[in-house]
Amino acid sequence: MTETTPGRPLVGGRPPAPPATARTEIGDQAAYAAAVQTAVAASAAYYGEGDSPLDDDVFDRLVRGIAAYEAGHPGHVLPDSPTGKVAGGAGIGDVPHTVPMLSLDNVFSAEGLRAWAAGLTRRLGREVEVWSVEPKLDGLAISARYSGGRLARLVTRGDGAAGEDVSHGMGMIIGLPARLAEPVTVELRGEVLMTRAQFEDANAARTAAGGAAFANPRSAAAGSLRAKDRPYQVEMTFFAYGALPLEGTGEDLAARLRAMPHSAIMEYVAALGAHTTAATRVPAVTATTLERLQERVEEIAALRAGLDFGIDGIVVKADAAADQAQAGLSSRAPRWAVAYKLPAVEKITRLLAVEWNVGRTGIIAPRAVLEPVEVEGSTVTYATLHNAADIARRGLMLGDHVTVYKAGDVIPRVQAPVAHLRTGGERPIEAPSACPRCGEAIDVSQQRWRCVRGRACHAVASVRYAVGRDQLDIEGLGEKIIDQLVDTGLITDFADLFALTREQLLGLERMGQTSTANLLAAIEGAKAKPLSKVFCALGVRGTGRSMSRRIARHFATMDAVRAADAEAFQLVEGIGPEKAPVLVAEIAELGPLIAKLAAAGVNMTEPGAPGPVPAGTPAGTGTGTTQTPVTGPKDAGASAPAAALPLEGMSVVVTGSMSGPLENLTRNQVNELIERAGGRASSSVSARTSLLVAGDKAGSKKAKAGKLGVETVTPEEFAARVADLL
Ligand SMILES: NC(=O)c1ccc[n+]([C@@H]2O[C@H](COP(=O)([O-])OP(=O)(O)OC[C@H]3O[C@@H](n4cnc5c(N)ncnc54)[C@H](O)[C@@H]3O)[C@@H](O)[C@H]2O)c1
Ligand SMILES: [Zn+2]
Repeated sequence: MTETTPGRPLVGGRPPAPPATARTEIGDQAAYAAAVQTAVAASAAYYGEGDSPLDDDVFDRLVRGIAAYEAGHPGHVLPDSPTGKVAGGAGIGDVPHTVPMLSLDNVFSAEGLRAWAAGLTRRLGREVEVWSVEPKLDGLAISARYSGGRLARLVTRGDGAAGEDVSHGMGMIIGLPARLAEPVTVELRGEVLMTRAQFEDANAARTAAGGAAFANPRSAAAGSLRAKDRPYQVEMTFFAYGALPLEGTGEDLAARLRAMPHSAIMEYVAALGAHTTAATRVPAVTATTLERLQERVEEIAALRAGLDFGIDGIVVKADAAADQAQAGLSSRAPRWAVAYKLPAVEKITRLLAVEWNVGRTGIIAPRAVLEPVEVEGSTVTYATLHNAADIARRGLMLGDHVTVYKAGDVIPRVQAPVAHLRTGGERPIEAPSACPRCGEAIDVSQQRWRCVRGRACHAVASVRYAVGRDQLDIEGLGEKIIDQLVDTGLITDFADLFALTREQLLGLERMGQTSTANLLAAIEGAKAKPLSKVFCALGVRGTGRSMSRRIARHFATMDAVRAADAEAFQLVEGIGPEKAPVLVAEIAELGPLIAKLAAAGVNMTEPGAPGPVPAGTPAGTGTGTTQTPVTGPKDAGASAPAAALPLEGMSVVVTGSMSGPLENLTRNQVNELIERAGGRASSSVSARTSLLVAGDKAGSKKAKAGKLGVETVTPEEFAARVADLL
């Protein structure tokens, strides 16, 4: 079978991955019959135990292929074809629904959405005045029947006409209260899903009990809800997306539910005490124009990667009850709603090997080597596996089929094995018994394993990092030279660089008089770097460029940094109770290196920083700190001069090319400038952004800032505001 891929662009600025219109090419009746059989079996597994062998992308391509073949051969459509049926005809159950529980038709682009809306307008003979736009939650549909305000019965969607009774699931589902706020008889409809944390917990409990892990949160929710007896507890989450009258519902309420717009029903449901998307980062909103509708679709798509639950699209509904009633239902889906599908973010591929790499701090981290697979437009070959315990918890084996997704849109992660695809040929993943780099012992006392030699194990990596552009920025100190310096024992850490002599450098390969002189000058120059850079060069785990700047600005001197305890660190923006003690321990461990740097004459202060608060001055420390929001700018109250800074407390985003006084600054330098001016540099525009600096060729960020009403200035205007700090 081959793939056809019509060149149809997807909106939202993402590369189509693959295009939602790609389909499996079916050549003849035999291939068609086989495809139908495969799709029906996959659907049965998907809606049953939640263990389909196909990922959604492959399944959807297959069904599109089946539909295309049927369109060309209308006389040969098989009765069990999945097309045109709820759950592909695979749903089961014997509890009849009050009103059918249907699928949703799909669109894949702005154009498709417009065409669908135009079709609905034609059918109604009038424009839809209000649309409701909400996330399409990726779990399974449930009907929750309440009698006199008490949860009485849970029923799955099944084949749309009747579903399975899963009332045994009551009590495991957050957001579906046992009692509503009013003693009403009503049916709530919504999605049961697992948040990422619930999924991790469920899989950990399952593998600990000797079971095989679930492949993804959706199948975990489906499988867990249907399982009647289980030796462990799992937790799921409910989000309502509808309410309707039941037999026994009071006349009054029934009439109201039939007359209220969808958005008002959702408010009522939330008031009754059930979860709705209103409490999430992607709440349902109403829109009165197609432009706003499309814009909201894109907003939700952009927030998707940061959500702690899965969504696979956006649902658009005509809001008014009259519109819904008049549009009616087809046998498979309502005509007044549509799903704007987003590209699949999860793929199935194979785990070929696990590599154990030593990082610059001596951490030994496993990395999955995968059979290359396309995820959201890029090919993924490696994925993060946090640590050995993580591998065990997920129950992964070499050769496993695994589900892979991108976290936060960038780092690919291995989620879970697809246990039912095991052939018996899978092998356990062996953890190393000695450091794979130096052969020394491994400290396994923490979750993240570490070579007992710590940073010294991979000195080359830590020195390379320390001399990088955003740290000490020592030009002329390339990888080959660092390798030689470490190999010959001339340096064991980057502080040793400052003790290097002319003769030592001349003795290295490819080092002449000039390059040696230049390198020595660069090393000398690095001594004057501000504390923020020197601190960053230490490579303290969890502190990159901007965190190092914040720490340097807050404490002003290395002595103050070294004297700080966990509580003191929490006064720095972005450092919470978990990170603070780790920093304290790391900095203590780095004590000898810091002392060596200081002895070499390296600068240990941050120019222009307000300076540490003198001992004995309360200045927001002590019990009062709990009132400071974790994300708020904490330096604000620490000292008087800080309050006078031009960007104090502001979140600033920079986009486009810089001009005027900022022309020659790198983006990192502009960000430093923002932070020196008391602001916080951020890379994306949101409602919390205070200022956008938009240069030439500014694109989507400027448009977004315009929509959100964020103040926007040119680089020149910005330079004028921070002129004193330039
Ligand atoms: N991998 C496989 O083998 C396999 C098999 C069958 C189906 N599938 C996947 O399932 C999808 C089709 O399944 P479907 O028919 O269950 O769902 P659908 O895509 O047709 O959408 C309908 C469902 O969306 C859900 N939903 C989520 N948020 C909603 C909201 N805000 N308002 C209303 N409904 C909301 C409801 O549960 C509803 O039943 C396809 O994308 C397909 O890839 C995969
Ligand atoms: Zn080692």
